[in-house]
Amino acid sequence: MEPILAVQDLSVRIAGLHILQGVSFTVAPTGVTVLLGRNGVGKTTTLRALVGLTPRNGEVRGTVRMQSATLLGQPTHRLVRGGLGYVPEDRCVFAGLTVAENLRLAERRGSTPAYDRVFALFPELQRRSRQRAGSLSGGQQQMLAIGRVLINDNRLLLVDEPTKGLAPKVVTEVAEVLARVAESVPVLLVEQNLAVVRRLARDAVVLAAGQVAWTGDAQRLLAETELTRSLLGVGSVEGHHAAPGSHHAAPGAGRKDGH
Ligand SMILES: Nc1ncnc2c1ncn2[C@@H]1O[C@H](COP(=O)(O)OP(=O)(O)OP(=O)(O)O)[C@@H](O)[C@H]1O
Repeated sequence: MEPILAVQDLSVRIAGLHILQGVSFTVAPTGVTVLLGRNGVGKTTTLRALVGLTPRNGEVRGTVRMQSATLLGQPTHRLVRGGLGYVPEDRCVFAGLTVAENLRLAERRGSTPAYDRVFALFPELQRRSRQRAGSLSGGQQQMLAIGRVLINDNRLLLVDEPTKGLAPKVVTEVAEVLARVAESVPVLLVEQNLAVVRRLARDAVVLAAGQVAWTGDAQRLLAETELTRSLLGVGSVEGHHAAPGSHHAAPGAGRKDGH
């Protein structure tokens, strides 16, 4: 299957710092690909570069293709119109506006807004359409942030740490919603919660020191306690232990570049 996204030799420099140094990976045309790595390794910087939101004092090099389109160098509004949906880490809802107004502002001119799709996924948003977004809970705001992107048709969604700071029950709800979303649109997901990664991800890309340290099957990565620990600095997911005597991913299933 042709990837939906191909990132080749992506480098980002901000304020003289080399944050990404030749990052290459692909995103499958279906399901969830998770972008992992320790804090500060450049996951958000990667998503922001893909969607044209590197700060003005930054410099981006490399090639990024979404099917036949070249992304780097294009303005964000054009990328979004071309079907690249982005749910940023800080949720970015307009606190002073109602839920309905937030959704209306997200509508893209020239395309029919998919309120049915959004309200089927998030009935809560329909019930609360007159409520000011600033008075929603963190989980509801996250649902609204995702809903704002899903009001339009997308070819690929970039979602940055959607479960950050949410209560465990809400984390599960957000994960369930993303699983349903990913049935129809491929997702590149930054996520630190490994239980969520286990629930959602098929493929994994791990960044370390501004480069790709490992790519392969996300479930195999999580099953390898030592590998997970060495790449991410954390142990295995609770209740999910590597089989006794298991080894690093078989050749071809994953790649570890000596980090
Ligand atoms: N605008 C900026 N100016 C200077 N440094 C920046 C800027 N944006 C990011 N950085 C630096 O780039 C590095 C990568 O940051 P980034 O937010 O991409 O990491 P991350 O992997 O998403 O981290 P986290 O998991 O903590 O969210 C960090 O050291 C950060 O301080």
